Amino acid sequence: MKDDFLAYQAQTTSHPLGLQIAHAKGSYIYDTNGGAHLDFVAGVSANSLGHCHPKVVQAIQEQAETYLHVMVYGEYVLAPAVDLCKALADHLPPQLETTYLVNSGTEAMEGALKLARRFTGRSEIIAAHNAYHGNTMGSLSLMDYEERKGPFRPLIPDVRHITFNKLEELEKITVKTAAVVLETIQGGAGFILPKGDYLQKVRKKCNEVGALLILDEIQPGFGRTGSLFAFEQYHCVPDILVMGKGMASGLPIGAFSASSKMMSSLSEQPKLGHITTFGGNPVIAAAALATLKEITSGNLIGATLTKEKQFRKRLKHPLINEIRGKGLMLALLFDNADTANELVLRAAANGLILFWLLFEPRAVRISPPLTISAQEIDEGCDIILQALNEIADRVVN
Ligand SMILES: Cc1ncc(COP(=O)(O)O)c(C=O)c1O
Repeated sequence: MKDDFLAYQAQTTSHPLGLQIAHAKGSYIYDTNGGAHLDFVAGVSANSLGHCHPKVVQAIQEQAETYLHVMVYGEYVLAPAVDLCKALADHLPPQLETTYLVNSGTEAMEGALKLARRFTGRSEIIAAHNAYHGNTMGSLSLMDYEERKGPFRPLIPDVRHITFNKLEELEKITVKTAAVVLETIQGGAGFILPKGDYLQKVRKKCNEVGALLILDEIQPGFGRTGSLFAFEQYHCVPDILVMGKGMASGLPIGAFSASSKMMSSLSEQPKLGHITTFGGNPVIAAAALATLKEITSGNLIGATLTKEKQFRKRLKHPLINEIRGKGLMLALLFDNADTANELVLRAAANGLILFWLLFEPRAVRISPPLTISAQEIDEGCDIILQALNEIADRVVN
């Protein structure tokens, strides 16, 4: 039975790294053989405060001893969820004052899509080529990779695509458009930043035609790129903000925020326009609140830019063509996928966890916990440079 299960797990990823995890703390994951692995991936940006951050663990423990789950369709006031939503509102612009808590990023995107349709009465959604918004039917419909979508058709209709950063294509946004959905910084596509005032131009076009702008900050959100949310740096406030991943430092959560006027359209007749049993779960909300307080109280957010500089300074190697991204959402770009693959595997063998990007096979992701130290960055960079030297030697010989 155990072996069958392991075989099944391995089948679900094309690159099983084969680690059996014993425990994890801070920036390290420990295997069952006692090996320590420096984590430059942070559960694909989910462990924002590293593994088992004491404040997060304490919040979970305290809430777990108080109550776990009661009723959640608005019957009772659940303080952890209310406190979390209030704290988020304190950090968000007034247009995003109301937050709906769900269980994952893709579920938050589903809620955002439903909200956009309900509020505008329109059905067309415009998404970007190479975008990733999750794997449930609505989120999958936004993707433009036929090989990934085809087997699951029919998906939701009226989805059209634009190329991220191409101003000419904004004319596809019309009075038929319910919403434009973009990642503020494209993740799976290779950590592509918005150019110049691109997002502001999208915002303007949406305003002109009455379409909503949904920004997916599931990856860059919660302090990873030098501000609590990346949209702040691009001076473009969305109508609906979609969050997840790093929000609860490693526990399953998602959320979408909008104005209370817009959000209330979800509870117009017929009522219960969007419901979830576990969304707003007290234990997870307590972990998210502890995470938000920790991220926003010290200098963790500002430090991401100092840490980015350290990575850029250290990671100079002839095989690295480019370092893309911002803060602690960085991607190393190589000439080919073989180099990227080999780097991930060689680094893993030497105690450093790196990972691939979904739609850019030539890239390797670096998205460590925000709490990573300068010494840990140096340690990981040494392993990367050593692995790249070995790869370069092998190629030459
Ligand atoms: C930008 C973006 N949107 C949505 C998702 C989906 O989130 P989840 O896996 O929590 O459903 C992800 C996950 O990788 C993501 O990176």
